[in-house]
Amino acid sequence: MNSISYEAKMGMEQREGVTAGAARPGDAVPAADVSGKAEDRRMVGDHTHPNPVMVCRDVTVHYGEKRAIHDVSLDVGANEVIAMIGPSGCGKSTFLRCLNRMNDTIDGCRVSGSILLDGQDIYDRRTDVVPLRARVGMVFQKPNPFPKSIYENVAYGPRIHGLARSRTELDEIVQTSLEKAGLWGEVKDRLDQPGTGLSGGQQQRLCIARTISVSPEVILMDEPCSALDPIATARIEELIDELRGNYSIAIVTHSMQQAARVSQRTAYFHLGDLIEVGDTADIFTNPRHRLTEDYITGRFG
Ligand SMILES: Nc1ncnc2c1ncn2[C@@H]1O[C@H](COP(=O)(O)OP(=O)(O)OP(=O)(O)O)[C@@H](O)[C@H]1O
Repeated sequence: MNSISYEAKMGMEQREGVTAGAARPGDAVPAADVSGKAEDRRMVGDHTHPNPVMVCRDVTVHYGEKRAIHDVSLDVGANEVIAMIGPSGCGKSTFLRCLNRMNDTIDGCRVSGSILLDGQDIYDRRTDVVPLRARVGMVFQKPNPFPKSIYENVAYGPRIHGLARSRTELDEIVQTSLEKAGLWGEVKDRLDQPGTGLSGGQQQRLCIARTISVSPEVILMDEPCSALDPIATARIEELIDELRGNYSIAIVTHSMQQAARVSQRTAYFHLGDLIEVGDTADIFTNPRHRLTEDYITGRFG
């Protein structure tokens, strides 16, 4: 581990940089039943990525006395879409929110472990969360445009981060961001109209344009399609695939079909533990853990 963990900085116990008990590449599958599926709570699969943008190790989150996630280690790779799936309450959103310190806004929430972005500890005391949240942007379940014009929704971030030296440069950023979000053609003649006047799917693409406008490296998506109809969902899924060319994307979804369609890797969470991580096709066709199999076959969750 090439940085001091946040937990260590907090004067707590320093631990190894790899999840205790986590299987490493090539490890035998732990305690298995007759079908060969792992059954205990140790993680199976490879949590690392050969070209990581974010490296998370031993991430544990408490809300007050309640532990929501436990010793989660996972990389987010360059130009990949990684999906996080699991039953309600398993800690997917909690983990996602750790990646841009969104949990800092929740009273009583404590995060330990280490999370590096391009090798830098995002929980370092010197880290300013405003630029961090531009580098690791977030798209929420419910589209949440500002009560401002379409133009201003996208221009706001570049303006406060000082990314444009002139109105012409700002116009260019707004146009490019709307183009990348697949919305330019639909809104270019009404940029001065309220963002809240767009359809739900358009509003979500506007929120994606807003995220893109400050040049993030990673985009976090927390059930971005759950409020959308199937056509708007399909449009966002196409967009996620296009965006992968320029960004890393971590998506929480309740839809296994969506995870299978949009992601290259999938991480399965259960009761706060990361149980299995691997290539999406393998997870859905040949899960190695009994809990993963039970979830994807609909036996619970
Ligand atoms: N702000 C909070 N305060 C206290 N407990 C919380 C808070 N947010 C989440 N939790 C608890 O932490 C655990 C993990 O919640 P989280 O929302 O991360 O799960 P999830 O897998 O994303 O669930 P869902 O699929 O229902 O959104 C749950 O037991 C939840 O009740």
